[in-house]
Amino acid sequence: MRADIVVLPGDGIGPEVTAAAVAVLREIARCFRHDFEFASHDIGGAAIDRHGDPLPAATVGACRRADAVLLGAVGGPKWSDPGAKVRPEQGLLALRRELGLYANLRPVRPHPATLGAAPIKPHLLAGVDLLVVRELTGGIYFGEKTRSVDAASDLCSYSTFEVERVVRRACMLARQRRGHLTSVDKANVLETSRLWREVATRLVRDEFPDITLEHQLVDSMAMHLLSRPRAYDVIVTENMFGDILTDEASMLAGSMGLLPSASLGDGDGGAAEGQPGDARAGDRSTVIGLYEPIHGSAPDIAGRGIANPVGAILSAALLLRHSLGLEAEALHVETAVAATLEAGIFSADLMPEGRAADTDEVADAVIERIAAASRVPELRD
Ligand SMILES: NC(=O)C1=CN([C@@H]2O[C@H](COP(=O)(O)OP(=O)(O)OC[C@H]3O[C@@H](n4cnc5c(N)ncnc54)[C@H](O)[C@@H]3O)[C@@H](O)[C@H]2O)C=CC1
Ligand SMILES: CC(C)CC(=O)C(=O)O
Ligand SMILES: [Mg+2]
Repeated sequence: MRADIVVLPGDGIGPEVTAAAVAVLREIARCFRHDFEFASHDIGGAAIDRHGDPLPAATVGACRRADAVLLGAVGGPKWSDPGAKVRPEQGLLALRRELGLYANLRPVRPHPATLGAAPIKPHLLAGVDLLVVRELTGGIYFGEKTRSVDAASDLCSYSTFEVERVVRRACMLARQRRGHLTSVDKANVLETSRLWREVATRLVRDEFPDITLEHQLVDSMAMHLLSRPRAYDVIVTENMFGDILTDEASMLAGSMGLLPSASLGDGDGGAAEGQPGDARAGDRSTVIGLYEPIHGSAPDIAGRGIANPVGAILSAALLLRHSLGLEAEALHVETAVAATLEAGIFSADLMPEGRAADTDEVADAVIERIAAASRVPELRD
């Protein structure tokens, strides 16, 4: 297969972890005889420095023409002056909106080898396998902002349409998993949450009677996520709640550096397998996807070559699956990451003491395992 992949390294550890993920994709291309072309473009602080704009038009144009987009992270202290006219994060928000990427899939599946790095008791973590579907192009991150000398406001609004499409997507994903959906809101206080709850209830009743739906308030959800994480299958929630809950959920896995994400619009691989809109059904003309680890630019460790590249590498696996329809190749990447962790090859975030592997060593270990597995004929089929 031939595919054009746009790479947006961004800021801080973004370039370090995307380089690792691209190296893994190159190995997949070599082993499976694909032709992946990579083109890097500016976003975030790097784009402000070069173009005075966190999302140059050339970057948007390249993303629109690409088969998929791989992103590192944006932001950092250099661009964080509260009085700054433009901020790196605006570039990422605008790109998600421009590409219509309303569903952000954040799978959380702690690996047995990294349970020791998590601050939660291991017996609570065994068997955890959840998927957070975060609404990504609405809510308070996109509402009108006002600011005077001594007051400020951020508007949070959601339309029925915005809630329906992301809950529908979450239901389709739940159907391919254990059929359980938890919708998270703050309906005891917020009007947007009351709309969210109403729409989710109606949609599941009318379109997905096979899905078990429960509602959970976001504050107690934050607690239950740590005390009984195994109870959850698919969790769907609005933009800011999903942002916060998934950083919290990274502690189930052991590090912020471990979790990947896929941001999808309509017409991508989120449909049921083999149905129109499923990338695996060959319907690639409308596939849109942006893949990034859930973490930020980690300025505290940037430039030292020690960032954990696993979240970015697993994001590349999601890219293979959702945008390119290459399920076997995606599984190869995921299996190689699991084998690397099983071999105890940990970056410093997972191993505060002793000799940790650096970013490149983790990536090389994954690449070696992909190469070894792809030499076994039956695994190639
Ligand atoms: N998608 C994006 O581009 C995001 C950007 N940001 C931006 O990143 C900047 C820093 O934000 P923070 O709140 O510090 O969050 P962060 O996610 O960058 O870092 C939080 C903590 O996790 C650690 N960490 C994160 N990724 C890691 C990795 N791959 N390996 C090892 N350790 C890792 C960091 O060293 C830090 O101690 C801000 O400018 C923020 O706006 C934050 C979140 C998402
Ligand atoms: C715009 C980003 C900085 C928001 C964020 O933290 C995320 O998407 O995880
Ligand atoms: Mg975040």
